[in-house]
Amino acid sequence: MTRERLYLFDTTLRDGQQTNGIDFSVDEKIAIVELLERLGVDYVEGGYPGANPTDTAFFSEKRTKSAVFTAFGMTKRAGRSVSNDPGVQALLDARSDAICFVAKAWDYHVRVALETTNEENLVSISESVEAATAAGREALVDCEHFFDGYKANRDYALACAKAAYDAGARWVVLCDTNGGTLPNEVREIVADVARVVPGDHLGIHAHDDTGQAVANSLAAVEAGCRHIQGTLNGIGERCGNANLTTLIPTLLLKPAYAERFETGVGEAALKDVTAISRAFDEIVNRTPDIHAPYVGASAFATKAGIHASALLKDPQTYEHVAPETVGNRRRVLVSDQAGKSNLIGELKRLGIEVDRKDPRLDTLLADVKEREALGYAYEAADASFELLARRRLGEVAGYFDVKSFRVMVERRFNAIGELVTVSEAVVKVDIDGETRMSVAEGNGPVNALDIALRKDLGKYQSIIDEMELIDYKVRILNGGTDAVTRVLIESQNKRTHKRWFTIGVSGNIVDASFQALIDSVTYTLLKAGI
Ligand SMILES: CC(=O)SCCNC(=O)CCNC(=O)[C@H](O)C(C)(C)COP(=O)(O)OP(=O)(O)OC[C@H]1O[C@@H](n2cnc3c(N)ncnc32)[C@H](O)[C@@H]1OP(=O)(O)O
Ligand SMILES: CC(=O)C(=O)O
Repeated sequence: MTRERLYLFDTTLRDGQQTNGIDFSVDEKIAIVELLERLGVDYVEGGYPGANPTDTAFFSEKRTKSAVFTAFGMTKRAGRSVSNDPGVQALLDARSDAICFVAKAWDYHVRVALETTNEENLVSISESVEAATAAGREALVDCEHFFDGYKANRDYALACAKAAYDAGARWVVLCDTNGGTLPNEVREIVADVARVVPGDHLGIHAHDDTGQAVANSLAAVEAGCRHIQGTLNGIGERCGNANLTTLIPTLLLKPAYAERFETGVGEAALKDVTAISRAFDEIVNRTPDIHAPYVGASAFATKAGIHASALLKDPQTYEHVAPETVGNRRRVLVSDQAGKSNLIGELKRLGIEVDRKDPRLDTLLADVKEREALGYAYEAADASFELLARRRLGEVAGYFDVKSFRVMVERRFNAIGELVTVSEAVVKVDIDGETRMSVAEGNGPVNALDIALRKDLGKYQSIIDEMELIDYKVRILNGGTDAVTRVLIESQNKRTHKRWFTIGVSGNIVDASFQALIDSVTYTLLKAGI
């Protein structure tokens, strides 16, 4: 059976740029275009030339190799000709393959926002599209507020869509601009529009204000749309747009879509989707959403013992698709919800084979549960878990022994009379029977301790110098005077960039931090193969 082609239109660089807190530079846009082309989207909407210097500069040259490079902007203003409209002229000057016009499709907006007549708005749509096609560009029209407009005045919304199509628009895109439409409404309305504009010219642009942007996009496809707009990781105005890193795997892996449709994204690119999603987060300096469908670090993480037990027998028991198909990986977490199967799964990943009947497994499981009851959270601290497990299996050497530490925090006037708070730490460590004492000052007590501990570790010093702390998180587990503090430290190897997490729990925040710190140093030595 031949499959119908679905066209993917990425608006990360345009609608995504309307996300609170996101502001791309030209270089960032260039890097993101590379990611999008790796993925294989059909269209890249690069921004709004004429709206700001960055976007104008970005459109000074064509930026895509294979995707249709698209410029976005308004239809001409009422009462002006196209040649007299600076906005439309900026679009025509842009080095793009296509122009996507945003056009009002709700009579209420025409009256209130544009302050013009319904007829004038139709003229703006037609003449803008005609100007783009006359200039040799592919024209698209984003019918803004289409669904709300349809509900208010069906005939006028349809007239806007038809005006765009009749003027030569390749795609007439139905936008759920305020994001309040539900999938059943999308299905009904798209089916009705498809009587006026053929489905292979219809697109969907869904916002996520009810958490339905992906569902609405799929509903639109079912009802006839063959063009879908979305963004990487679902960024976009307010709650975001349809998330392409969710939509693409769904379209390629779920039989209801995969058997009927094909896209420009191949199997190899699908395997790259997790890496692309995370690389994008790096560019925009966001922490990846670990719970994101398909691409999140927890998308294939199993915590419950009953699940882990079945998963180890056959992964399909608790996975809707295989993690490798989207370049993600299976994780079996170790926590107080775990059974022996979780331990075996995680140990296997660490390269440790232990027989299910090995009594050390029971000891380790009891240890984990006891320590979790005290406040440890091993699912978040992979390195501390590995150390605990290897210690129970007798695989961790006694590299060094901390005999004592002392931290002092003093508020005093410095030499030039300023009031300063100074932290000083002293750490005594035994290595091969020899005691070393280091003293250090730091920004705070934990920083001072870290510097003092790692100042002189004798024969291990060169290895320890490769390690650095990159994040430090504190959580108070219960309030009041008997509060317990949990500290999570993220560290990395400066040379290999490999990262790991360690944990410490104590009634004393400095003590909890020191435990996590010692685990991190010990883990560094373990991984160095010493
Ligand atoms: C639903 C969407 O996401 S649409 C995309 C929205 N994105 C953006 O707005 C980001 C970039 N925008 C901008 O930098 C600026 O708004 C600009 C450069 C486009 C325009 O700036 P200004 O000329 O100062 O206008 P301003 O932003 O205040 O108002 C928008 C104007 O466009 C008009 N307009 C809005 N939509 C359309 C349309 N589809 N067709 C024609 N005119 C339109 C409005 O009526 C308003 O006109 P007015 O100035 O006569 O009142
Ligand atoms: C065009 C657009 O971004 C919208 O209508 O939501």
